Amino acid sequence: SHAQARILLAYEPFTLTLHGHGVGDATSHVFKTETQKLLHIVANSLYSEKEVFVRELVSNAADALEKLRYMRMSGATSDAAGDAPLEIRLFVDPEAKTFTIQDTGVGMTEQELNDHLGTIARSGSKSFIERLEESGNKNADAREKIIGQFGVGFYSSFMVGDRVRVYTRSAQPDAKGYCWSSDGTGAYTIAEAEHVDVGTKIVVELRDQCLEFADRAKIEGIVFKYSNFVGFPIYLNGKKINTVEALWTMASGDKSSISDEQHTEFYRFVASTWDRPRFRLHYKTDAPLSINSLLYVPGNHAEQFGMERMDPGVSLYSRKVLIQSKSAALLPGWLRFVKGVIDSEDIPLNLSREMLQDSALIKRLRDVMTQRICKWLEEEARRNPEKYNLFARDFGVFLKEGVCTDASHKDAIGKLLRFESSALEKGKVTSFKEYIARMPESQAAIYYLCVPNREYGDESPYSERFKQQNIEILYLYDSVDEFVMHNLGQVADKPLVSIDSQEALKALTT
Ligand SMILES: Nc1nc(Cl)c2cnn(Cc3ccc(Br)cc3F)c2n1
Repeated sequence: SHAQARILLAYEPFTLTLHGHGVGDATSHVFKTETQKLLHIVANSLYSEKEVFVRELVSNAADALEKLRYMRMSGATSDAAGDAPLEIRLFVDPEAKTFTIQDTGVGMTEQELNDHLGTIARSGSKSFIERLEESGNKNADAREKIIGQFGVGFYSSFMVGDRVRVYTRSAQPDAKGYCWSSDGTGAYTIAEAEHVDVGTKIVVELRDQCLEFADRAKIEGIVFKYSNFVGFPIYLNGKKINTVEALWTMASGDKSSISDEQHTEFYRFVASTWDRPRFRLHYKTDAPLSINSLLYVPGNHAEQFGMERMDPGVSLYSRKVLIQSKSAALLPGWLRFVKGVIDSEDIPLNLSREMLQDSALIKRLRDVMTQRICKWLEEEARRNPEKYNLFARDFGVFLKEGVCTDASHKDAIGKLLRFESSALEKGKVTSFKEYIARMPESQAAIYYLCVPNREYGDESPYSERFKQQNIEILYLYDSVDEFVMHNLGQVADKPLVSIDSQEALKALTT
């Protein structure tokens, strides 16, 4: 009973045991006002879905493991810090209504436990928090900056927990174990604790309306969705639950250790399909922002059978943690056939869907990726024209949609188009570039004719006269082609002219 516990506590500081740790006298601390406001925002309105608290805690655990891995590699740890395996252990206990995550990472000192709150308040400075509150928490960029701070994510555990305890011991030599405890409202306590391994263990006592997070299958699903590629083994009640390598973080290029089979397996995982990719791009850059992407063009696509419009195929990660699955914000709609992953460290975690749409960072990312994909497809066309021409036949519908909807990239997309021509036999296709290379210097325009098929093209009265004057005509069979030509207007300063137009007929008479 309380009386007995009080009596026992009076005699032996370590009689109170919690979660297997002897917890000593606690000192109480009050959150600074700024911190208070920030924590209230984080615990109540910052995140679109409660389940992301799992991702936040797993990400912090992975960062802590990364730090310890680096310390061990650079010989910065004493053997006192031990050599426990670098791993993340999750435990759910429906009876106790607790969700627990433990990492064997660097852990925190008492100083860090106290400082941490301060740094958040200082970095999430007054103006930020006020601006955030004024804009009713809708200012995307301000939210991004606040969220970016390391560890803010920890406070998301108060979305689902009415009490959170943190048992932690730093990997620094002679560090003691501590127990931090709070209900996330105004204050927290810190006490020394016994039997704390190096690393951090966070025990969330779940609110009555959040007991789903004590369900094994639920947690397994959340980890699979957001944290499947975290670079450390994740165990749930003792069973390993993450499996697939974050392929995009491995070496790329010819020295790459990644086999075609691994790519195909990864492609099938991210594209949730069973075909083989036609093309693959492993693109990394640090400027204008950090990008590590692994993209695939699929073997076939659902829309070719008249199925409904495909979902976007590329997911956004930040340091191997899922930010948004199949995000429509990452690439323009016409590139929805591309499958894969874009990982950028510059994107702070827990961006909600609407924030992704209008964030300046995402707009820049989208532009860089679109340009790079156009360049990639041009390279594939040079590398293997036949294979590329099959792609242009099967995916031309997307490219043409791009010319008509993505004005800032329409010229780059124009280079990717392929058409039949009066100069080539039926079934063969050519590019604008090849057409221009064949035409005489004196020819002022690129001529085309929209017809249902090759036969109509050859028999058209218009084309007869052009062929007599040995002028090549591009034959366009798709209904959208007229709009494509109209949107392109010209290629390499040569106007695109339909041979059944007045302009073309004038050209003939001269
Ligand atoms: N797992 C893990 N490991 C490490 Cl080394 C750190 C450092 N900061 N954080 C976030 C955080 C900050 C304050 C409190 Br109280 C709890 C908390 F999880 C960490 N989480």
